[in-house]
Amino acid sequence: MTTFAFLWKLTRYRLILYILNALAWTLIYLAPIVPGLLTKQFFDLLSGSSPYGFGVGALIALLLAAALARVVLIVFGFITDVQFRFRIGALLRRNLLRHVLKEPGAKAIPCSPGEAISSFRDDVDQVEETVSWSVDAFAMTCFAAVSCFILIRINAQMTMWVFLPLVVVVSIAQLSTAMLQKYRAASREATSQVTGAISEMFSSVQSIQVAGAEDRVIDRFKALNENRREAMLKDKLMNSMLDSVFSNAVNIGTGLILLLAAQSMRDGSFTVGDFALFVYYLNFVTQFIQNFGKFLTYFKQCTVSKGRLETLLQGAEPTKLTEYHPLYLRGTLPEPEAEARLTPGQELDVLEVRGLTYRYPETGRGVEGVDLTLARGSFTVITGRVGSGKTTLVRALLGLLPMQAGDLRWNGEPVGAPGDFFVPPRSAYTPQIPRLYSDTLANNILLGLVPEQGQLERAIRSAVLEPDLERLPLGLETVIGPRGVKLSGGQAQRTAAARMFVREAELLVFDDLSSALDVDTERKLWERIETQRQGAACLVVSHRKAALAQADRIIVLKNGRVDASGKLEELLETNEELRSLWYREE
Ligand SMILES: Nc1ncnc2c1ncn2[C@@H]1O[C@H](COP(=O)(O)OP(=O)(O)OP(=O)(O)O)[C@@H](O)[C@H]1O
Repeated sequence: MTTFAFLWKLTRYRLILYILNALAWTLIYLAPIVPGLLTKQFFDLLSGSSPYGFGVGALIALLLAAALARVVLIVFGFITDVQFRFRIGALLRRNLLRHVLKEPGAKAIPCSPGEAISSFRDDVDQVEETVSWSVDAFAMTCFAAVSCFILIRINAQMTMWVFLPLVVVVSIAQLSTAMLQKYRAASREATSQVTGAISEMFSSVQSIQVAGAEDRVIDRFKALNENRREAMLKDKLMNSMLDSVFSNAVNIGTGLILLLAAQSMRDGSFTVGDFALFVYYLNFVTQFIQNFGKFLTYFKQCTVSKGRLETLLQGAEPTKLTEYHPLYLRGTLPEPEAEARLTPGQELDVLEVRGLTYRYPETGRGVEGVDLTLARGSFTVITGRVGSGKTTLVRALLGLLPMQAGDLRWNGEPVGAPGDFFVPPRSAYTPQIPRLYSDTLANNILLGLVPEQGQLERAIRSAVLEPDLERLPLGLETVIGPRGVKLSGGQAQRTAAARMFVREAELLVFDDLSSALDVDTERKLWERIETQRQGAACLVVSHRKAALAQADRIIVLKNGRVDASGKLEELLETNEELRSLWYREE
């Protein structure tokens, strides 16, 4: 999709608002024509060469009325502009966010969260700005055409002499804004390196002291600052030069008119009013060239921003960005979909996985051709050495990574989109590194779920979290996470487990849940899960004895493939990989 097609599709989302906006701004830009003509009359009247019968008072009143009308138009123009911009920006952000949320969870964005946030903010702003400036570019062209027509009719030669050189000078200055942008980008980069270095220094004070690296760190900081000083100086110098060209262009033009008009004014063919009109329009024509150049620059920047937004789509159709959807800006919001209850027959009977394959494009590692069967009430442990593919297997199964090959069947029925299917109440998952939010413990567990009587308490007990609750200052209402009480690794894991249990799902998937637990707590946890899971199937990634001992079936992974599967006793006899894991722990 070309940038033009992209902008046009966005514009059509709210075409009427865009047309109103374009109308308002065309009138705003055309409005100075009137005071220009009135000023001409005013001076012609004073010098006695006006063919019209207006008095001075009437002209002043008309000038005031024209100014007032322009003010009203500007207010209207800003309202339409803000309303229009906000809607297309909101549509872009909505479409992008929806796409990110639909992508497999572990690969939702192809860059760091900071970069993605900057795209959501700055790239969308850039697109808004470009569409909004297209209105100005059109309106300013209308103004330039009308004013040139009037001036040429007064004195064609003078118009050419004054405006042509001016257009050339200002256009050249405008073109050099490309250079300004280069300097601007360099100065921003240098500034971000300095701030980055400050943040690194603050976060690693201890390492710097331990390594005795104070002097070297300060030297590096000085070098970065020097770099920034140079970049900023170039940026400021270029900026000031351009400013001075633009602000002096009008003065130089006025001087040119004075020089050229002297003779014609003496013989009366060029009136004082004509002079006033030329000077008046000069200002606006200079602004027109400046702003038109700005629009062209924005258009170029918009192409870059569009490219960055498309990168976030990770290969999906670029038209996804501009699809039309309601924004719900007024009135009541639609209710979010409630977590559906499973109807009889949808409950897990058996989940069959055949030939599951996912290899990371970056390393070519992952899992290949994995088969497994999870029956109702079963307890399956996936084990293997570090890097054997255990996490990749559960993530690909749950649709958090895009499966490259394989067949999943829930009670014999093929599973279409695993990412949408393996969610509560069908399935719940505790990742290896749980993510907690700065909120109360209760909200961290519930994540918006409205629990039935006793549901939260049951989940807390299953997760063996109740002894910790007693020690937290406000119990379930204690704020935890980055801005609250910091939980230990084991407490965080059990909070995440409670979050999973409270959803009372049919399939419970644990990725190394017990890795931060002491032996006693871990034993208690498996015991409670066993008594309280009410027929749910468990799929557990672990290499710990307590989990292996509980398993009905163990799947041993080696280099991304199933090395063996079976019961603990038989595997301890037949499988070398499991034996080494089991006895190593001992
Ligand atoms: N994001 C990634 N990009 C590229 N390669 C990856 C990525 N994540 C994991 N891998 C590679 O895929 C292989 C399997 O990794 P995985 O995390 O599934 O192993 P694991 O058995 O769960 O290990 P652990 O016991 O440490 O959790 C490893 O060789 C790893 O280096």
